[in-house]
Amino acid sequence: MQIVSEPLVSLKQDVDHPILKVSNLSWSTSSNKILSDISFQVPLGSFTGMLGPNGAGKSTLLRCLYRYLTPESGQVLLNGQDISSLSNYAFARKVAVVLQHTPQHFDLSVFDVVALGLIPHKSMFSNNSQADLNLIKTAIAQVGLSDKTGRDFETLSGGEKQRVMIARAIVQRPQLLLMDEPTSHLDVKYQIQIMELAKSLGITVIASFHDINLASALCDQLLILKQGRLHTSGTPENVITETTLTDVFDVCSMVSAHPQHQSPHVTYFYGYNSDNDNSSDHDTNNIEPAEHTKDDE
Ligand SMILES: Nc1ncnc2c1ncn2[C@@H]1O[C@H](COP(=O)(O)OP(=O)(O)OP(=O)(O)O)[C@@H](O)[C@H]1O
Repeated sequence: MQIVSEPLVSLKQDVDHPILKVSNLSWSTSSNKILSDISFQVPLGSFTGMLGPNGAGKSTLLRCLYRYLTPESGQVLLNGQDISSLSNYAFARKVAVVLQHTPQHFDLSVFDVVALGLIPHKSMFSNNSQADLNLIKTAIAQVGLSDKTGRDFETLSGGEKQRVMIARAIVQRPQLLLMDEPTSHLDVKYQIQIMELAKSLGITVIASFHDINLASALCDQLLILKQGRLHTSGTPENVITETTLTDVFDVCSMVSAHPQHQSPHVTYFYGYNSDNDNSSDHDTNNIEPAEHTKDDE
């Protein structure tokens, strides 16, 4: 693993030029509205984090962005072009996806799986050039798996597989990298290093997170989803507040500045009681640490 010497890489982002513009996006199943009227923009070169409790709609929104799902209404523009108008080939040259669960790649080595990232850039049956081989080897080294280059992909641990998928995305050289909970199988060292690596690639990244502190440390902007709606968006400083955390995640917390980089850092309180556990319409003032519940007063 190449350790990033500066722990928090800051990319030059171009706020005047959104690479992605999502307008009034909604998606429903036959019986339920899952995403409602979501609009946001993603500046070129930025790292955007998607946060929200279980079932908030993060994966569904990402699925609409990588065209696994078709929005029932609304529009997704990539560089000003509606993504629905792009051919599969053109879309794969622009957008790479790393998912929470790795697909099965029977009988393929780590090298072979990473090499799949070249497919959108090559004509059928063309062989890998020396430059291609170098790109693949460099990407494998970047995710710390050089010693496993020849290993059967299926014999890797969940975290190692996840790192292979990130190497494949590096080789794909996309303009936009979409990551759905990419750190879910990673130990804490690789959670930090893989996300820092993603941030250092020089491409626009949108990633969903459950670790609010990791998202706060790394992201330029955050989208906070609740019940299929965009509850709040903005810089970590603007959106990670005790009120938002209570309102969206139903937790009691204290937000302070991280000692290293001053981004908001959340400390959670344990043993809290919520008077509205079964209510979807939470009153943020009714959540307090257990030792100070209203019943004690
Ligand atoms: N195809 C589907 N059919 C029925 N319900 C669906 C479908 N896809 C998503 N949902 C529902 O939509 C809601 C949002 O799901 P989604 O996976 O997007 O949430 P999430 O924010 O990614 O959650 P988590 O943090 O648990 O991964 C959930 O209630 C889920 O059950």
